[in-house]
Amino acid sequence: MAYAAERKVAELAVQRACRLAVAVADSNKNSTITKDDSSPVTVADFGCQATIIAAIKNCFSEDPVVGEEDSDALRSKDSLRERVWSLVQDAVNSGSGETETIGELTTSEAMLDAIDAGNYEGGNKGRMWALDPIDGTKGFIRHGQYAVCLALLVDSEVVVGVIGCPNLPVDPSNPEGETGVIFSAVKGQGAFQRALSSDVATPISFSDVQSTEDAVFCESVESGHSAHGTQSKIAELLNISKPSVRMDSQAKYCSIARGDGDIYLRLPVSDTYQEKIWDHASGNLLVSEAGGKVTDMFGNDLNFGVGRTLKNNKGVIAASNLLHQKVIDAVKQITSQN
Ligand SMILES: Nc1ncnc2c1ncn2[C@@H]1O[C@H](COP(=O)(O)O)[C@@H](OP(=O)(O)O)[C@H]1O
Ligand SMILES: [Mg+2]
Ligand SMILES: [Mg+2]
Ligand SMILES: [Mg+2]
Repeated sequence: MAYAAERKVAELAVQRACRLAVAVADSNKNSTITKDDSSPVTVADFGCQATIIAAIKNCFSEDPVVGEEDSDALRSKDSLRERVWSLVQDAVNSGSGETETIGELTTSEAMLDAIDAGNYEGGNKGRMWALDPIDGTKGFIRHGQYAVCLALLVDSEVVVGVIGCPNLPVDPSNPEGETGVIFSAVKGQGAFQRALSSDVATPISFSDVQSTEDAVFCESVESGHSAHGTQSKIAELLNISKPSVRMDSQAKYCSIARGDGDIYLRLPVSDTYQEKIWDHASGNLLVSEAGGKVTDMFGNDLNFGVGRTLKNNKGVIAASNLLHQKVIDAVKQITSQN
């Protein structure tokens, strides 16, 4: 099967990173710092980026990586670096059998170099990985939803997408039951989920909701990340009566891809913000392999080949193939009134 090795490595790397994130969440010591753009980053974001890039470099040494974080804060603060290094060692040592495939990290200097190897500028030629070590950092901090997201792109097309969601229920019909799910998709091979605790993956697909009236609408928790006011007008126009589900991270893509919701809307709140490729690459493939469609707010495909951002696109709309055009039409109608 095409990309079997890449999928295996991506799943093992994401699984190891999920253990690290869960350890940080359980310790209640997030050690959050604020980046230049005022967004938060935690020791878990750094640790996950280090472990995942080290795995990629061990297995596919030539592949470039577009990763969200850099190591500047760790290089200038010894205590922060030591904390992340200890988390990375614990995550590596607590795995069973992973090291044979994805290797390990031997020094804290190697850890810093791995984080900084995520500095690729992107582009539309050849292979590259897009990595969001913790997507939904704000959700992670408040013990809500977050996701560890890794995608392989070839000539700017996503061919492998893996998303680990430690706080998502394995069975959506039993929200109080076991949590921790890993989603994966390979281009042309379908979309799957399995419990983080299990080796058995099952296929997932969109719900067969035929009409927007019966649809469930997903959006960000953060009102600064998408335009809640405009989105509620669109929901009204589509006769959606169920309350919208607000959730941090690419767990939204995962939820709709397994029929737990139906429509993900992310309309821009500012004219200047450019969506980042690592916030959408994995979810994009998961949705299309599960029977759905992702475009920008105008119905154009997302262009992952123009750098670290989706600078040629505005907003994101994801829905089943059946509902997608109806959502595009409603977005057009409402946004042309504004
Ligand atoms: N003004 C803005 N508009 C849209 N997305 C934004 C934004 N500011 C930050 N983000 C992105 O929103 C992501 C979280 O999305 P969501 O709201 O769906 O959970 C963040 O990912 P990180 O948490 O990885 O930084 C960040 O990249
Ligand atoms: Mg961030
Ligand atoms: Mg993100
Ligand atoms: Mg992130």
